[in-house]
Amino acid sequence: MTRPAKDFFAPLAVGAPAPLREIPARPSRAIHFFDPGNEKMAAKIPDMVGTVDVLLGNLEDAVKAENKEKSRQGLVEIGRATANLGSTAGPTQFWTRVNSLDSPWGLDDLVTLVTEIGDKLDVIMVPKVQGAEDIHYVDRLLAQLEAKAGLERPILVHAILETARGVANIEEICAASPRMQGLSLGPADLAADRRMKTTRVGGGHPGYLVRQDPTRDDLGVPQYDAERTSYQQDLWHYTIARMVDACAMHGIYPYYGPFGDIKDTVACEDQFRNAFLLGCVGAWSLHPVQIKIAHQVFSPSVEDVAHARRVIAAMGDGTGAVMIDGKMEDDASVKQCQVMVALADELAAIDPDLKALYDGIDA
Ligand SMILES: CC(C)(COP(=O)(O)OP(=O)(O)OC[C@H]1O[C@@H](n2cnc3c(N)ncnc32)[C@H](O)[C@@H]1OP(=O)(O)O)[C@@H](O)C(=O)NCCC(=O)NCCSC(=O)C[C@](C)(O)C(=O)O
Ligand SMILES: [Mg+2]
Repeated sequence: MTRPAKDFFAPLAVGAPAPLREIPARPSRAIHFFDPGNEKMAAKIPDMVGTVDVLLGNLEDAVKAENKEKSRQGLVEIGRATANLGSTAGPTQFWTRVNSLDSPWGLDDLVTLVTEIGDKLDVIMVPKVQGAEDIHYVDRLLAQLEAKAGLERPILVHAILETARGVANIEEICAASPRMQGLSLGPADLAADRRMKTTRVGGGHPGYLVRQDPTRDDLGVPQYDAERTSYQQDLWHYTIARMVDACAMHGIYPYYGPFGDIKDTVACEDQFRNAFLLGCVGAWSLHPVQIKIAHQVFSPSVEDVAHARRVIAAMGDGTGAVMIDGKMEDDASVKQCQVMVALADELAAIDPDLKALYDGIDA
C-alpha cells in the first residue's frame, strides 16, 4: 500500500534529506553505459564528461560475475576522481545501474555506492523491478544510507521494466516513492520473461509485420501469390506507450532502453525516433557511436522549433483557432508546441551547438 498523502514526502530515516516535490527535467537524451571495471572504458570516462547527458556505471548484466566487485570499486574511484561529473556539478549526470535486488551483489552495491560516492550520484537504476515493494525497499534503504553518509540531496530511483509483472504493475511502481525519476524498457529480459520468440536486444523483427491485402483479378479472385507490400511493425509499441502514460501521469520520465545491434545505426535511429515521437525523453547508449544518435534524435529539429514558436506567437493567449500554412491551430496544438519549445529551451541551456541553432531561427 502506498503511504498516505500526509506522509508521502516525509524522509524515511532520521537525518535523511527531504524528498523532492518535483522531479527535475534534466536533459538525459543519452544514458551512456560503461563498465567501470573495464580499464579501457573507464579510461575514456573523464574525457566524456560534458559530451553526453548521462554517464552510467553499469554493475549488472554485461559485467561478469567474477568482476562484480572490481566494477563496483572502479565506479567508486571514477566517482571520486572525475571532475564535473554528477549531482549539480555540470551538464553530465552520474548514474549507476546496480545489481538486481535478488542477486548476491545488490545490497553491497547500494551500501558502498551511497556511502562512498552518494554526493556525486544523481540516479540509481534498479533492474528487474516487479512491483511497488521493490521500490519501497530501495526507498527506505537509501534514506538510511543517505542519513549515514550525511547527504543533503536525495538520490533518485529509476526502474527498468524487464518482466511481465513489472509491466502489469507499472502504475504502482511509478507511484511508489517521490524518488521515482523514470522508467526504461528492458527489452531483452522482458522478451525472455514474456516468452517472446526473439533473440535480440531491442529493435524490430522482420517476422513481426503486416502484409497488404492480395490484389484481385478482373473476376474478383484474390491473387495470393502476387507481389504484396509488407511493413515491419514495432514489437515494443505497446510497452513504450504504457510507459509514457504511466510516467506522464506521475510526473516522471520514460526512456527507450538499449539497442543491441551496434552496427545498425540507421535502425537504432528509427527505434529511438519512434520513442521520441511517442513521448520518451531519451534512450540508452551502449557504445560511443550511439551517443550522437540519441542526442540528435531526442533534440527537437530546427523546423519543429521554428513552427512551434510561430504557432505560439500566432495564438496569443493560447485560445481560439488560427490558420497557419493551411492548417488549423488551436488550444490543443499550441500546447504541443509549448512542449516542443520547453524542451528546446532546456536543451539549449546545456548544449551550446543547439542553442546556436535554435537562436538562429529568429535571427
Ligand atoms: C558492445 C560492446 C561489447 C562492444 O565493445 P567492443 O570493444 O567490441 O567495441 P569497439 O567498437 O571495438 O570499441 C572501440 C573502443 O571504444 C571503447 N568502448 C566500447 N564501448 C564503450 C562504452 N560503452 N563506453 C566507453 N568506451 C567504450 C572500447 O573499449 C574500445 O576502446 P579502445 O579504442 O581503447 O580499444 C561494448 O561497447 C559494451 O560492452 N558496451 C556496454 C554493454 C552494456 O552495458 N550492456 C548492458 C546494457 S543492455 C542490457 O543490460 C539489456 C537490458 C536492458 O537489461 C535488457 O534488455 O534486459
Ligand atoms: Mg536486463
